[in-house]
Amino acid sequence: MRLTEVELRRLSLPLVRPFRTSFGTEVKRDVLLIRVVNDRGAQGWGECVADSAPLYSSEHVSGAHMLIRQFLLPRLAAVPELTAHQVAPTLAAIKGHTMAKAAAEMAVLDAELRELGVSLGRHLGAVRDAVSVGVSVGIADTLPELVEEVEGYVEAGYRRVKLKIEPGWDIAPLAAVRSKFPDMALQVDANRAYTLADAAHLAKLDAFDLLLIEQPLPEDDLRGHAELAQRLTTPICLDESIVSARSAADAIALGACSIVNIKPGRVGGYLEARRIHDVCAAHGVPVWCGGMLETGFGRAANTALAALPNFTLPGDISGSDRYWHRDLVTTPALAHDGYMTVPVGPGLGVEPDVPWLEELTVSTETISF
Ligand SMILES: O=C(O)CCC(=O)N[C@@H](C(=O)O)c1ccccc1
Repeated sequence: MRLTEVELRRLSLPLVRPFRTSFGTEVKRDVLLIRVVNDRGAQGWGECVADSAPLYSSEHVSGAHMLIRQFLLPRLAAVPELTAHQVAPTLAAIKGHTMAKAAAEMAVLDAELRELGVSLGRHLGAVRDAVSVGVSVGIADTLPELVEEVEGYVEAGYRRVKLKIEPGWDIAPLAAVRSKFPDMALQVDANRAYTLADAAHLAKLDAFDLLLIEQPLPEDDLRGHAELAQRLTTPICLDESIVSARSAADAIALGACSIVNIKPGRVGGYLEARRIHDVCAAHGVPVWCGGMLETGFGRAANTALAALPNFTLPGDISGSDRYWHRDLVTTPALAHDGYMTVPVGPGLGVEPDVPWLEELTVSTETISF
């Protein structure tokens, strides 16, 4: 395809409740959507998962917005017959900015697949019609509030809960939740809040029969994670450390992880996400789909990705209602009994809720080529 028009739209979405992690608290999402139109009139949607501040990674949404406009779009528009598989090679000269690149690739891939009449799940190699999903629970102000929030999700049918932890909020919340739900699938996410000096303390988490402990140490400390893996029985899962298929192979070879959280935005897109899935499968390392508080566009695409065979652990693809009063798509993804149905329509398989999109829009710009 040849790109003829690209719209960059910024929206402000209030969260149904504040979401606190070890690196900050979000009360609303500053969302960047990219919509591409090709020379045959087909359009595709991409969602940039970068936060409003560079706290999860070095990217932030305004930086991604500028980078897409100034550096990515001119390169993509110059390709006369662009395919989604050519996006990453075309943008390879631009260093980093995986979330910006992922949004651009997602929009081109959506347009391509809508034209072909092929769903994203089928294109990626989905083997399931529905995927097991869990819910991510932020750091709460008090233990009773945490337990009450978890109870709500268990009643809603979720069968896997992920608790955010940090130094000073780890053992007690786990004890409170585990005593209330002795048999529930439970895991924790530290978002890099600990160091190897905390190994003896982190070993206490082994008492809670967790599925995994996610990213306890800084993203560049593979050696530390490998050392920690020798001292814990709980499997180590990496998130922020895994930025490509090559980094996944390195982490596995070094013994830094035995499970991988795959987030398409973090790794540059759904095609690299599939490569990571394949590398992990080749090493017998299970994967699951992480979340970045996506809207219905990203949640639909993540559900398709999570239908690949080596996604054997529940992903952070909770229903849209976990985060949004009303979603940006007309068919918001809702979990039923802990499962999410894989979209079957062409491309992402979801359509924009245009009136609501317009109401939440802060700014929009259209670039023609
Ligand atoms: O369900 C979701 O979409 C969020 C899952 C989740 O906890 N994401 C965390 C993470 O570190 O994995 C996150 C939160 C905020 C911003 C970035 C990432």
